[in-house]
Amino acid sequence: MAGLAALTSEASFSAATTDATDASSNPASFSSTPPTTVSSDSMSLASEPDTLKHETTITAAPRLGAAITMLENVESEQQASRQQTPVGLAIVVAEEPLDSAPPSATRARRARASLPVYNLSKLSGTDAHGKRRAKGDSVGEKRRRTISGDTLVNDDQEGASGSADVPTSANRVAKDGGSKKVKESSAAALVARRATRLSGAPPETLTTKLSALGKRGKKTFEKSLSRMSRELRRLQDTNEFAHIETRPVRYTVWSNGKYVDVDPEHPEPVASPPRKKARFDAVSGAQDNDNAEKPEPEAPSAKKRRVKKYLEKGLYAGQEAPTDIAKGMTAKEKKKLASIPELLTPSEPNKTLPFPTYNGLRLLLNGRDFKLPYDVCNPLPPGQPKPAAYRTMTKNRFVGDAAAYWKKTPHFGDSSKCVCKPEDGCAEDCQNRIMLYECDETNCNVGKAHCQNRAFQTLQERTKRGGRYRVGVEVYKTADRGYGVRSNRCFEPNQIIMEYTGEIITEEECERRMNEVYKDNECYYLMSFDQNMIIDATTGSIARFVNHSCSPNCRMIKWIVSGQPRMALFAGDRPIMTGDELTYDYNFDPFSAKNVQKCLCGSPNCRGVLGPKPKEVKPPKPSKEDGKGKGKKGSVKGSVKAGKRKLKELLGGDRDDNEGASKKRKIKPAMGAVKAKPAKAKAKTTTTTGKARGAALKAATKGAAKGAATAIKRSVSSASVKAKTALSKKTAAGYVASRGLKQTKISFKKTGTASSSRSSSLTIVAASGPSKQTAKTNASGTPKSKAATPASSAKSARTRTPSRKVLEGSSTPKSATSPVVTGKRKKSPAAASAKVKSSRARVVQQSVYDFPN
Ligand SMILES: C[S@@+](CC[C@H](N)C(=O)[O-])C[C@H]1O[C@@H](n2cnc3c(N)ncnc32)[C@H](O)[C@@H]1O
Repeated sequence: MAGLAALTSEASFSAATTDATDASSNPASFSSTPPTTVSSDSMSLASEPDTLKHETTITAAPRLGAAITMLENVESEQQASRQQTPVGLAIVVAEEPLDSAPPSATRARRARASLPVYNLSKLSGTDAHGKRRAKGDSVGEKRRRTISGDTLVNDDQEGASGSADVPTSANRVAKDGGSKKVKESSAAALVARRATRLSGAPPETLTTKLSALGKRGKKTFEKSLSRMSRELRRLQDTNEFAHIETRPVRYTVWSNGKYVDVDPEHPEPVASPPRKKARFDAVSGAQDNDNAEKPEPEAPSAKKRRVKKYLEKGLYAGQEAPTDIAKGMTAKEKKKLASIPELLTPSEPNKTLPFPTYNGLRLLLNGRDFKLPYDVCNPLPPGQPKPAAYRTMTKNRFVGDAAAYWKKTPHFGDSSKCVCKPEDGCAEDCQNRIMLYECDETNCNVGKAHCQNRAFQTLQERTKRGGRYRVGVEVYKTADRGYGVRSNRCFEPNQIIMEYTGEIITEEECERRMNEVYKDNECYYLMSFDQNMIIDATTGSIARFVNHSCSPNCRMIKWIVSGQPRMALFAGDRPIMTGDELTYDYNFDPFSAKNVQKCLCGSPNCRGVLGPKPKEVKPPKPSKEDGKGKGKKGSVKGSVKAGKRKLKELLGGDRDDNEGASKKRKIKPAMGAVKAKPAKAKAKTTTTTGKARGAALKAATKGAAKGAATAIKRSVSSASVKAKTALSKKTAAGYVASRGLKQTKISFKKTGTASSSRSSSLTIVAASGPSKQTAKTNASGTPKSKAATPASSAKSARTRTPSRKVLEGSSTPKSATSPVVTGKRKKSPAAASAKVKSSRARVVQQSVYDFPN
């Protein structure tokens, strides 16, 4: 604008002076530097005769508006000849209706302000450097054009009409003499030429956008243009810059199972390029049949729909039915097959889905219920109510004298090796397993890779990383028994589930805690453990929440792991499915009917109370008259005698078993008289029969005598201790029932992983109170001693303090409850059973009386 003002004043000045042609008369020309101002530029332009003429005309023009028009025409012509022209200028010139433009000074100044100063590239000679290309767009061609409606049309179309012939906007302005016409023609050109989108709506061009702008908007636009980088300015008249799509639009449609390009102008799908092979065939064919007669091109036949193929027969289709279907069967199977004629003579062999190698027949004969595999994982929904926070402990911790106490026990540090072979894999015959010793590096003969007797290690590995499935159990709220534990996964029979951990304390400490610390507690989590010690799981693992059931699915068993006693919950003989509540038999033995708790396990054979199992009735012993028919038993008896002799030798002569054992153990003497039970202890010792003893003796002969001897010694000592403890109960005035090794027994029976039972001795004590049920449980793995029978318990309880209740029970593995023939048991089974029944009945009767509603 200032330039325009300068120009007009300059023109006036030129007009005023008569020597207007004299360049030297221009004050700006005094400077030796090239002129850079508009005025100087105007002066330089004025050096050309035509321009001068124009300027003279301008000067003479009566109206300023007319003068501006003229100037703009000149500018337009100059722009057409320049390579780099500020775009805004041309737009302003083209769009501004000159007729209607008021001849205001502002308007004129603005027009002048956008005047170019110099065409630097021309002056510097770089304009001849050739065309630039940007993304295939010929920039050079268009660089001369200004942005107007014309420049924003399709290149191709423009090219077709001849770019040279296309008039620039400036020219048109000059020719038409008015922007109105230019606008019209631009609009017409837009409608006529632009067909970029199928929508038909002409894209909004820069020109139309700008024309819609007000004064201020245009100013802003011009400003932003001036700020634009030079590179961008060079590209600004390209289609790409204006976002104009010049390539034809193609649509892709899903047709006949694949995407096909569709040309909007030719709606038929564009034929995809022929496949490589087809092309190759076509080429080779063409070469071969070069001279041959060209066949008529076949009309493209409609594509055939592929027909899906289905298997008509099973995986084992084609197998011939065996001529003799009973071939390979055992005699028993054959017999059974004979009894099912429909299986024997199948009417027609099933050829559609025959059983794999006809094994189905066997399945049919033997029969098997459908079972899901154990590893089917179906985690339970989260958000189970959890018990109030309590301190957990994943490892046992000896407290006080307990550690020293344990170290005194004979099995501490016992590291005799098993005699298994790798192919045996420490299975059920493994000495360690039989004695409930876990194998480790020190006592295993086969090594970790083959050993199967490492339950606690497996458990540790499984639960190390955490996670619901790996841990496999969760505490949940039962409907009527407080909290309980249920499985979060499936467990195989006899698989280890979780460890019962807590603080291992002595009896004295237990008593102190009950009197001082837990006296107001509703539930105590105390389990009789080993060597008169107790696991207090008040701080411990969640195994403490496992409830009692008269038909339990688990067992609580104590093992010696790396020389330490550890208690764990194992699955029973049946698999455990996800969501099953885990239970074991507390086997409470109530010392007082008042203390009996009602059992809510809900099993069909529920005993009604958290009381002890009824004593199992042993099968009658074969009488001596039946001696002829002794068979195996006779030989077993003989071997027992031989074993006993051997044992005595190993133990060191003719010394009394119990005496020797008790001396060796050096355990804390149980309270009360111990004398009365040697007979029973001996009887227990005689249970070390059959296979295990054989194994022990075998081991002895093989050089592993130490381990076997230890095992047998332990059984003897435990039996003696049991006797002692049983007796001690009678005299114990307190509430702690018999504990410790009372329940420890070794039953050398081949019954799988839990064949032997160093079963737990459980003591769960509930504080007594006016309204609270309290209970103390002692679970043991062996048949009760006389003192532990319900009847005797009830009897003895009468002498006890009424404020405490003591229950004794056992979580004995099934095998552990196998009959132990004692010298005392001479009653007939019926009589024995009657006695058990009557004693139970008494307990139940009394306890019903005591149950709160
Ligand atoms: C070691 S706790 C078991 C966890 C307990 N349910 C809890 O919420 O903390 C033993 C106590 O649970 C209850 N209990 C366990 N099994 C039971 C059963 N079958 N019937 C009734 N009560 C049972 C008894 O109150 C028992 O004294």
